[in-house]
Amino acid sequence: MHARPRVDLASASPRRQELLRQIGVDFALLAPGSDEDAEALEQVLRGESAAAYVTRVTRLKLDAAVARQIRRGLPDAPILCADTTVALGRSILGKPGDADEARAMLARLSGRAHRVLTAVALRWARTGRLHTAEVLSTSQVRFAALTPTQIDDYVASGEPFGKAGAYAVQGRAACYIQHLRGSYSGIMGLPLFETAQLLRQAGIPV
Ligand SMILES: Cc1cn([C@H]2C[C@H](O)[C@@H](COP(=O)(O)OP(=O)(O)OP(=O)(O)O)O2)c(=O)[nH]c1=O
Repeated sequence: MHARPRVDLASASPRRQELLRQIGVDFALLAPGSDEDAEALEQVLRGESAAAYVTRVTRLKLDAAVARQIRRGLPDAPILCADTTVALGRSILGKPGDADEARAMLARLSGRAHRVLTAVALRWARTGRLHTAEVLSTSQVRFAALTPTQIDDYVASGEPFGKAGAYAVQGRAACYIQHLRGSYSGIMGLPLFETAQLLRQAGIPV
């Protein structure tokens, strides 16, 4: 019997770590260092669709992670990374920079449906063979109409920060989500059905 290869999870997101643990994948963290410029990586290009954006950023994250694995002298291991973005019509909502931005995002999401896109990519350079694969998960989320007090209270809870679209489905925002269609884990940041498929395709048992 072969030992299961350990996956390098190229992510600083605690949600992604928790989700990967949920499906029993053995992983090590290959999180970006403080010297790596995440903001530059996440710039939206003019006219770029949410799907093109999230896929492109995920590829950039993967490239950066491959370089990091080599730079840190780590053994060759399959690298997994992901990016999540919220799309409201043609607008892309990233992580709010401050409380005003969080309030504005939530006011826009109030009483409407939006999409949450998470792209996942895996790369594994095994002797003589380079395997790269990616997948995109798209879900739809409908928020109830929020009152200004609800928005203020939610922002004051601190939960919107560090989250695309200024909310966490797995947190208090659950009180405001009327309906969702798609992948709950994908909305949280790592679609588990699709991730398991990617891992199996690369020959990693899940
Ligand atoms: C919509 C939504 C997003 N999120 C989170 C998932 C992601 O962590 C975050 C979007 O930011 P990302 O840029 O996708 O990821 P990250 O910077 O947190 O982590 P890394 O790049 O190191 O992997 O928003 C939730 O936790 N719940 C939600 O309901």
